[in-house]
Formats: sequence, structure tokens, C-alpha cells
Amino acid sequence: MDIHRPKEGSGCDCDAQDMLKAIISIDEALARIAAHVTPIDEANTVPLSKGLGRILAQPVRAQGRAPSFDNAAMDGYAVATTSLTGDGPWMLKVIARVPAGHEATQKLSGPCAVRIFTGAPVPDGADAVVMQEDVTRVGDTVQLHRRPAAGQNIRRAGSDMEKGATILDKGHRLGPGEIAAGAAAGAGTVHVQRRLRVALIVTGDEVREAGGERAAAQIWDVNTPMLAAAMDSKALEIVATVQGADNCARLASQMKELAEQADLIVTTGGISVGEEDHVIPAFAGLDGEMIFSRVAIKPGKPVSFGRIGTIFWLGLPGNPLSAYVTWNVFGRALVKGLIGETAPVSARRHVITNAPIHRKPGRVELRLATLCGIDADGREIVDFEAATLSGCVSRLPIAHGLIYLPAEVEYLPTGALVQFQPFCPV
Ligand SMILES: Nc1nc2c(c(=O)[nH]1)N[C@H]1C(S)=C(S)[C@@H](COP(=O)(O)OP(=O)(O)OC[C@H]3O[C@@H](n4cnc5c(N)ncnc54)[C@H](O)[C@@H]3O)O[C@H]1N2
Ligand code: MOO
Repeated sequence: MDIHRPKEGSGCDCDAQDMLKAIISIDEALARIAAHVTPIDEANTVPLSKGLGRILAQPVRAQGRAPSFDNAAMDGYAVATTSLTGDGPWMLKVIARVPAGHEATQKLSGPCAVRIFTGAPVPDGADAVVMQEDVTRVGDTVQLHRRPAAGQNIRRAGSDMEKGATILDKGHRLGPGEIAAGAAAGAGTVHVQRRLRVALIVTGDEVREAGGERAAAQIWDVNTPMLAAAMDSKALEIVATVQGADNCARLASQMKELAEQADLIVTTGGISVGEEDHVIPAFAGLDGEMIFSRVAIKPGKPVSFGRIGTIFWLGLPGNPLSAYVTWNVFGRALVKGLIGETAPVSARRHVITNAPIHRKPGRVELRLATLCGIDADGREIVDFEAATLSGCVSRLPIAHGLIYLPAEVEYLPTGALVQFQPFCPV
């Protein structure tokens, strides 16, 4: 359904095909991240109840069967179905009472019943629990009107978990459901990856804290609060947030100092080609290994990634939308690799466009998009921005994610199938 029309010429210098040949593709950049990054080899032991949002460094196995004993699924009466001869109704003497948390000491033999409550152990000899709404209690006897089925209303030992079964795999992120399963498995503590240490350096002499004083040519800092929010996660901690020096030597010493405290340094701005862009020269002075610099993507073309000794550096562009998009695409993949999370980075899926797209071909474009409905075939429909403006974030609040427009695409009709990647927390 996609219509790809290769374009002969190109619109601007930035997207010239010769120039783009030197730049790697988005998938190549993601492959290089995957090839260079391995999980941090350090774990913490934490109480299960404190594990929310952490990544398991070791699997969780069931310490016993769950449930650990046969128990009643209903408040009612435990009976032995084999003792119910003839057609009934049956009058059964109630010989004992077992609330939850108490052991069933009285064995059932013959036509009798034990008063039982949800979760209480089923007494030996009983093979069914009849809910109290289905019987008539008369003094110390109970009248059964219908024959219960064997096994009725009994939760069997081991029916949820067998002892030793792997309940949660290494690399799994602990959410409420995982914590529930871990508790049922008897895990008092869990071994989790230590939190990833991230240092954020926001460059640009022109940026000032949002809402504060600013001179005529100064701007409010969008990147610091935006990225701090995007990085808010139990699996990582921001160990430093620094205003980067607009000077190569001082910036290099800031990066060097932060490399001592962090596993990952994220910079914004200063990675383009002007003489005011100091991040790449500063990085080069640290004797780091550049893994990629520039990706054929719009927005975010200057995004760069490298290693400084044992730690990593991700250079995001200064334009806030470019920084947000590149953090979502590359930053999240990088963090997942470093924390050893095995779940895929929010898989792209196919959606249908709700209007035609006309664009200048050149780079793969990741355009802000909003899910807005379902078509008659059950496919999700997206609305999308008319253009990608890398300095503008006013439309971010309504965007659910990004649609991928292939590099060569100049026109797509309404109803075209495009890839969509949702925005997700890290
Ligand atoms: N001659 C060329 N110029 C540019 C190119 C190029 O290829 N050749 N690429 C353009 C593209 S694409 C991008 S993206 C930007 C990236 O530039 P930098 O990463 O060096 O970013 P800066 O120049 O520092 O800033 C760009 C822009 O963003 C504003 N900014 C920076 N930080 C913040 C912040 N924390 N909060 C809000 N806004 C911020 C800054 O004032 C600039 O307007 O380069 C193009 N140029
Ligand atoms: O590549 Mo840049 O389009 O402005 O982010």
C-alpha cells in the first residue's frame, strides 16, 4: 500500500543524497548500539516490595508449590462425594469447622461434612466443597440438595506454581504483576541490576532555567526538564545535571569528571558543525571511541554515540524535538542494553494514515503522530503533523508516538500503511 517514488534531485544541502551516503541508517545505528553494549555486571539484593521498576539480574523460582495445600475456593462445606449414596437429598452431620489459616485436623469418613471457609485447607477424605448458598443448615446438620462433582471448589496444591519452576526470567522488569507472582513464589528478596548512573550535560550559553530571567537572545531550557522526565525510572538514576561549558577544554574536563561517576553521559546540543559546537571536539580529546556520528534521520541527524573507557556517551542534538526523538529511539535502546532488560524497545507496529503526505525525500523522517481511531478492518489510524519542526515542542503533548516515513518517500496517499513507534517511559 505504501507508494515509494524515488526522487532524482534533493531539496536542500542537508538532505543531498551524496551527503547522506556518508551517514548511517537508523537500523545500522541501533545495530551498533546493540553490538557495543552489554548489561552492567553489578546487582543489588532488595526486598521484593522495593523492587518495583527494577530489572531482574537473576531469575525468580518458586520456593514451594502454590497453592502449597489443597484449599477451599468458596465458603461452604467440605464433603466426600463417594459417601453420598442414593439420589439425595443428603443430611450430613457437621463434624468440624476450619477457618483460613487453621489446619484441618479432623479427617472426613463417611457421610458427614466439615464447615470450611475460602482459603482453608481441605480436610483429608474430602474431595469437594459445596458453597453455603447451595445447602440448608439445620442445627448441626447440613442438607445437600444436589450431588457435588468431585474436585468442585477445591484449589489444588501446585495448580498455580510447581516448586522450582521459573516464575520470572532474568532481564524482566518488575511491575505489580511480577511482584505478585514473586510473592506467590515466596521470594522475600530479589536480585536486581544496580541502577544505571546517568549524567546529563546540557550545552548552550543561551539557555536559562524555564521561567527564570532571560535576556533578549536567551531561551528557556527545554532539554533539561524534558530529558529528566523522560529518564524518570526506577532502573536508572540521574547522578548529575550540568550546564555544559561552551568551551572545548572545559567541556572535556566536565565530561572526564562525570565519566568517573556515571555509566552513561548524555549531552544535548553542540554536536553540529559550527565552531560553537564543542561536544565532538571535547569527546575526541578524551580519547574515546566514536561508534557513530550522524544518522540519516529527521529530526536528529547529528546524533552521535561513543565510548569513553568503560562508559558510554550519547550526544543528542540541541533542538528539543530532535533531542526528544533521538532519546526515544536511541537513548531507550541504549539504556535497555545497559540494564539488561530483555523486553524489546516498544516494537514498531503498522498503522494507517488519515490524510495524504507530501514531503521532501532524503532522510527517514520520524513525524509526530496521534492515534485517532480504528478503521473497518480493525487497523489503527493515525493523525500526524504537517511537518517536522525540530525546535518546536508545543505539539508533543498530543502526540502518542512517531510514524516512520521512509527516506525516498515523497508522497503517500490517505490510508497508507506506515510504521508507528509509541512513546514509552524508559
Ligand atoms: N551548517 C549546518 N548547520 C546545522 C546542521 C548541519 O548539518 N550543518 N544541522 C542542523 C541540525 S539538523 C540540527 S538538529 C542542529 C543540531 O545542532 P546542535 O546539536 O549543535 O545544537 P545547538 O546548535 O547547540 O542547538 C540547536 C538549537 O537548539 C536550541 N537549544 C539548544 N539547547 C537547548 C535547550 N536546552 N533548550 C531549548 N533549546 C535548546 C539552540 O538554541 C538552537 O536553536 O544543527 C543544525 N545546524
Ligand atoms: O536533524 Mo535536525 O532536523 O534539526 O534534528
